[in-house]
Amino acid sequence: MDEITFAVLGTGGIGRRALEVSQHKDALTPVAACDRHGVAVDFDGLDVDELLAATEGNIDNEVATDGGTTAAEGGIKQHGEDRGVVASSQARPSEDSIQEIIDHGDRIDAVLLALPNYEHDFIPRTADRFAEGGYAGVMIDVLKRSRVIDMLDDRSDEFEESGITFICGAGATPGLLTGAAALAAQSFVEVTDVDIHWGVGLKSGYEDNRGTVREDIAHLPEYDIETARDLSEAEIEAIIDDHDGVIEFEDMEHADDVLLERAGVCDAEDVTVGGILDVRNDEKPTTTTVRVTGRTFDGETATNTFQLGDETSMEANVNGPALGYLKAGVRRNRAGEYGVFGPADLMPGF
Ligand SMILES: NC(=O)c1ccc[n+]([C@@H]2O[C@H](COP(=O)([O-])OP(=O)(O)OC[C@H]3O[C@@H](n4cnc5c(N)ncnc54)[C@H](O)[C@@H]3O)[C@@H](O)[C@H]2O)c1
Repeated sequence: MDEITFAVLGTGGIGRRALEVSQHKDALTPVAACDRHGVAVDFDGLDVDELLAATEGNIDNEVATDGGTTAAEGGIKQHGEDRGVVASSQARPSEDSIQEIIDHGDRIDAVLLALPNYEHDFIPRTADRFAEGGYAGVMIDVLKRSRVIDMLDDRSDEFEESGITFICGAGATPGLLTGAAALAAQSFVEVTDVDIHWGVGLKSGYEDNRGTVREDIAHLPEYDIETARDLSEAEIEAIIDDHDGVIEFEDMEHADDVLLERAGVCDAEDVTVGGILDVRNDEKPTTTTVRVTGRTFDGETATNTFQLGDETSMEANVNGPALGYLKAGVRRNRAGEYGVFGPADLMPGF
């Protein structure tokens, strides 16, 4: 495959690791990366080691999107004077780092959106900005919420006209596990039930992934993204203490459901997603498992099961698939296929 230039929007817990994992994939050259306060652009390829070293313990994950900062404090693990990507010698401060990347869009094959989801329409609005800015390439996100998929689908015509191939929900869940479910479903002529149950142990990764933990708390019945966004760090610590560091989630609004439905695998209501997050141990509290139950053409009922190795980290399971799907998206884009695709659309179909 020809070389692919790509940008990462959001160098928080996920985006930093995406840059690192890209070093292990063929033909990927990171040329731009930004967070809320800075941007680095180099078409010879970013020096990922320098950027990671400069942002180690220095992530800019202020609780904000483009709608301003919330009541909660942020800037976790700040060591130096410069917070986030501006601490890198390759970066400079920016009032609107996303616009700077849009302005270089003609030289960028793919854009990975590792942005927060504190406002449901933040990622769709960011996509609008790329389309309006004349971008024609791949955009890929790792968002979790089902309702955002519809917002992206509503933009399908706009993306097709612009020459954008948008891959949505392409992290771990949704993403890797959605694709696995679509593959496991191929044994069946009718899929009756998809059950996704994940386990994440986040002790050493906790500081870097506070953004994800906050968004996960929004999935607890007593919270939503607005209330979770406004929690102070102390309130989050108190919630974690109340759960003795182990938080269980049931019936999560994860987009695996709509992504499997739009790929014709099963009805969204037949998909359930739950999981266990342990922020005090690195060992997974449970093995991440996808169970797909269905009926075969010759009348048998069975469950196909897919499991992740317990040693694989959340960062590995989000970023490996995200970059793999990014490359699949570039193949589609170069073949002239535009619009909105989910991870299950890029697997064998029905
Ligand atoms: N699908 C999955 O399996 C999966 C797993 C984990 C995380 N996620 C998702 O990944 C996303 C990122 O998570 P994270 O832990 O890296 O969050 P984070 O808070 O650590 O990082 C977000 C980054 O976005 C940047 N940002 C925010 N607003 C911006 C703006 N207007 N312009 C430029 N940059 C901006 C921040 O500065 C920060 O660098 C979240 O939405 C999370 O839900 C998905």
